Amino acid sequence: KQRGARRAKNGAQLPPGPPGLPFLGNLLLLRRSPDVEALLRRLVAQYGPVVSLRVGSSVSIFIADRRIAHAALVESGAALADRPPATRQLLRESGNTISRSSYGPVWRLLRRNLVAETLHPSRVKQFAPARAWVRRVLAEMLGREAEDAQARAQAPPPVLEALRYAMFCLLVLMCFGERLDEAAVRAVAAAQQDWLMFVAQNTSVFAFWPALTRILYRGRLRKGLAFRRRQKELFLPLIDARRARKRQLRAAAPENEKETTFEHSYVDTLLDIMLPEEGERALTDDEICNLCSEFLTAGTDTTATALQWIMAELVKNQAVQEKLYGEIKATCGGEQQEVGEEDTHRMPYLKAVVLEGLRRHPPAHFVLSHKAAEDVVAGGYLIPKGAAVNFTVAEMGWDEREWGRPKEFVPERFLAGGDGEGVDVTGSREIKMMPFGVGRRICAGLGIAMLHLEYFVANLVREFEWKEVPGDEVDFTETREFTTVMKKPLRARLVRRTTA
Ligand code: HEM
Repeated sequence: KQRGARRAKNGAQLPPGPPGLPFLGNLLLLRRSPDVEALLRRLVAQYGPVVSLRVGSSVSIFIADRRIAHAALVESGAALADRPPATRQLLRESGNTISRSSYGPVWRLLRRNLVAETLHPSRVKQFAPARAWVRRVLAEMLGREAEDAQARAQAPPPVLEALRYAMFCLLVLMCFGERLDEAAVRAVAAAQQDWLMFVAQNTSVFAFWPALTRILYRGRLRKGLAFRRRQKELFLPLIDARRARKRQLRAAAPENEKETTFEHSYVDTLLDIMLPEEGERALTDDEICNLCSEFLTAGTDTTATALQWIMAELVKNQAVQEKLYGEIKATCGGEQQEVGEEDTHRMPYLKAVVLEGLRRHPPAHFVLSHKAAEDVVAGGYLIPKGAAVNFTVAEMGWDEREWGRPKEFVPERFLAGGDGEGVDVTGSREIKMMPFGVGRRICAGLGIAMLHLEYFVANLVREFEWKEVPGDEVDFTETREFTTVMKKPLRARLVRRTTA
């Protein structure tokens, strides 16, 4: 059934969706359905691949078809590249970041800065010693946990904690250019977690009529601001240290620099930015903190989640793990310290394993909400200016019309002759899977995320045999946290490989 009075000039109408109540729209339906994904599956089965939901005067549109997604995100240029105000405003204190900025010059400047200055391949190479350090830290941590478990004849702890910690160490180093000790990294991680939980749990509270809710919920706000202050207390000395170093560098190379200090950091680039506002101005400390917070969040949980899923599949599919180990041995031999970035370029099976992990278990089942900056017609439907638009990322990777046995983990599908051969994750030609989104708002960290996944998967398999814990079978049930994670976190029996 078609709803809504609006039509595009060519007659296209709003996508169909469930009937709603006057004023409330589909609010009650959404309230009754905490699992948005299951709700959407039902709606798509009933109404087709483009569905609209209404709450009050705002329209949310979900697109579940890869061709229509391509038309909306790529063929329509920048028309859907904006972000809805709800995600931009959260709280005044979380400020303007790349992911929250509306489409325009500030977003372009901030995004270009991250992509071209910190995540550019030449910079990424400079961080090779950082990756190697984190690889060692992670291997030691996992090795110690495995030995402890064996000595006590107990099940090993879940691996996710170690993976999260490792990714956090790496991102902190890239962000602040400093190799912090474990206590300092854990303090930053805890502050970050508290603040994020607060934002996630309170976004809807403070997005709605902020002037009023800030008074009604002032106790809650005070608690949240204390988390924010703690985060800033930890970030600011690290930012100031880079500022001081920059000043010294202008005079001469700093003497007696600490061994733990790196030449480049994301903060360095943020200190150089001039915003095209009020003439031109530098970023404030608050804004730098927000961008650092975004950098740490965007790159930690997503990558650790993907790593956990991939390692779980390797535990379950021993033949895949052995084939991958075979490729690692053939590429790197027994003498090399690690599988380096250069080696990963010569490892098609490793790349296939990572792609299959992202197809089968994308960490984000939806992208961040997009907003239509103008009326767009996609798949014959009108996406009206101002509508929030999202895409069923996971379902696209599981589409039976595109993928044979889509729920199975078969990396070979990405090799010659497979249904995923030559797949382009950026989706610029066509979309077959979109774990990083597609179009202007595609993940700004795609390149480094793929490198981190390939590097850590390869080195973790090179170092250990990953086996199932007897009596504790791998369970692939999902649950949604910040990302979609394993409901029963992976525990694995790790056996050090003798040839490593
Ligand atoms: C496996 C790891 C990762 C996955 C699966 C992932 C996925 C995504 C997705 C789905 C989006 C939203 C795209 C959209 O709204 O259309 C996104 C945005 C973003 N990601 Fe990632 N990401 C990963 C790692 C990273 C890393 C390592 C960084 C940076 C260090 C990063 C930085 C960003 C930023 C800045 C945005 C916002 C882009 C914008 O709004 O212009 N991500 N990512």
